[in-house]
Amino acid sequence: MLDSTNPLLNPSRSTTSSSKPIPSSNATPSPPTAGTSSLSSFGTPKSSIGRKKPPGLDISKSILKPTRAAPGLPGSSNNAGGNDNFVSEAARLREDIAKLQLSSRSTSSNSIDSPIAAIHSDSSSTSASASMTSDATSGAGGSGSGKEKKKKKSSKHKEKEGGEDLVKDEDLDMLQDLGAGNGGTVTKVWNKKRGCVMARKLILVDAKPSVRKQILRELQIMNDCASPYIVSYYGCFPVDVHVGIVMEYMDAGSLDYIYRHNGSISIDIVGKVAEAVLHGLMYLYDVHRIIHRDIKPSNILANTAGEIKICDFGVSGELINSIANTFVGTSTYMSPERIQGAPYTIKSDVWSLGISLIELALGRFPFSDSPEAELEEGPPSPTASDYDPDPTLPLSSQRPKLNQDGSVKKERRRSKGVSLGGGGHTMSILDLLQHIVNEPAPKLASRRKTFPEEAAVFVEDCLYKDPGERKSPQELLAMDWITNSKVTKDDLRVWALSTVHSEKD
Ligand SMILES: Nc1ncnc2c1ncn2[C@@H]1O[C@H](COP(=O)(O)OP(=O)(O)OP(=O)(O)O)[C@@H](O)[C@H]1O
Repeated sequence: MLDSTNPLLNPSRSTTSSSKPIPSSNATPSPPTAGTSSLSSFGTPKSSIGRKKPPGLDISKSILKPTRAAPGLPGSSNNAGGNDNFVSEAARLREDIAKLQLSSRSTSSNSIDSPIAAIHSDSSSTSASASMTSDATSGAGGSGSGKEKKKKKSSKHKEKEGGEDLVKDEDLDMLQDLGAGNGGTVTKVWNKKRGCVMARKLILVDAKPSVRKQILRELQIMNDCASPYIVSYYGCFPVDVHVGIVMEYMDAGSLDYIYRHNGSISIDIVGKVAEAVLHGLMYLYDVHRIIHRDIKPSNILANTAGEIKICDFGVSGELINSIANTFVGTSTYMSPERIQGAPYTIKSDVWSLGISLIELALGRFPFSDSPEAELEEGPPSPTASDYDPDPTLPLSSQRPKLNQDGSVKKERRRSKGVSLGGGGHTMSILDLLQHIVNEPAPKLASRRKTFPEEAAVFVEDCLYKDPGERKSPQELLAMDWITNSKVTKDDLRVWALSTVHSEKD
């Protein structure tokens, strides 16, 4: 039974609209000029902010109502101290962030080839942000003298660079909306100073003193990360009551965007996704002692250099929880033990990875009530099996819609996932959470596709209900599906390019 008092099952959450990213088809864009005219060189500037994600994939986007309003807005309940109080706290946060002065990273992609190398690189990285307060140091286990060293290094770095490398909001020209999630909006930007494209995420923070330190700590961790499997962060700055976080732009976009626009992802590529995510998780855990807590396709990004990286880890704790109007963390990628209120462990991330891998390979969310909506290459042939519920699905399935000639209508939209809109084929979020806890885990199986046994076993090992039985990232990386992969970086490049150039809608 689920614990009804579990805050995860009674979240305060806005019905914030959310949308999908619109990756540019330009892998190496030429410098635009500021303003609207600059948009043309980056493809059609479609605004994606208004487009909603389908319901059911994330509880936050569905039925749950906020219990608090955005600070400073009418009806705000967390402004108990009054607006003045909030303003002064926001001002303090601004000050702190300004002090933090997160240093920009190199604008080129990380060329480190292994997580081990990344770790070394990280330890030798020069971080101007180390000059911030000591409570903002990462959990990487640095000693006091280590901090001192870092401080020295950072000021040396600053001297050398003369503070020139700090990314500032005024250096950025807005190019295109990439999407909006619960945490904020993401925009593709042109960094005039550096002459390159970046992504800027704007997050509205509720700067209560109790969370300010934690926010700074998380920003620090983001800045300290250096791994080829983690999206690089270039800096942050206060923008009114927002925090602007500038990061590496991933030109193929997020994996959920890719599969929705290009169909399900080939299982061989999915294997490389698994490998990259596991390396990223291990890096975060081994080096920074943090757990991602929000692994899902929209937080896994690809680029046409053939890289796959995870993002949004640092904003998975207090920073996100402090975002006005939102409740974060309850999603349908959540592991059974988390739903039941157990603390996060790295195994919770492994569960979320397993669910995400099935989603990418099938082209639909595994708990979808509409298995026929799998986004596959080419129209499926109308066989008897098309009319049966998918064996991997616990839910009763809607029968597919037919064209006049009797063929199955190909869905080009994302699968509805768990439909929350009422009707005969819907399941409430609470039912779904109950289901995740009480029913067998989904499997990598489809009536329409055959997957390699190695892949199916790998996913099964990610999705043991008991976290004790579930494999660790290290164990998973040693499994046949990963070690026998023949997919090269070039293959990944070709694949990413094909997704950018051959969107089907
Ligand atoms: N560095 C980036 N490069 C390119 N696109 C990005 C980048 N970061 C985010 N995006 C796009 O912007 C979209 C919105 O990102 P955001 O992190 O705000 O929300 P989300 O991950 O989709 O949802 P949630 O808030 O529930 O985690 C993503 O789906 C992704 O496609």
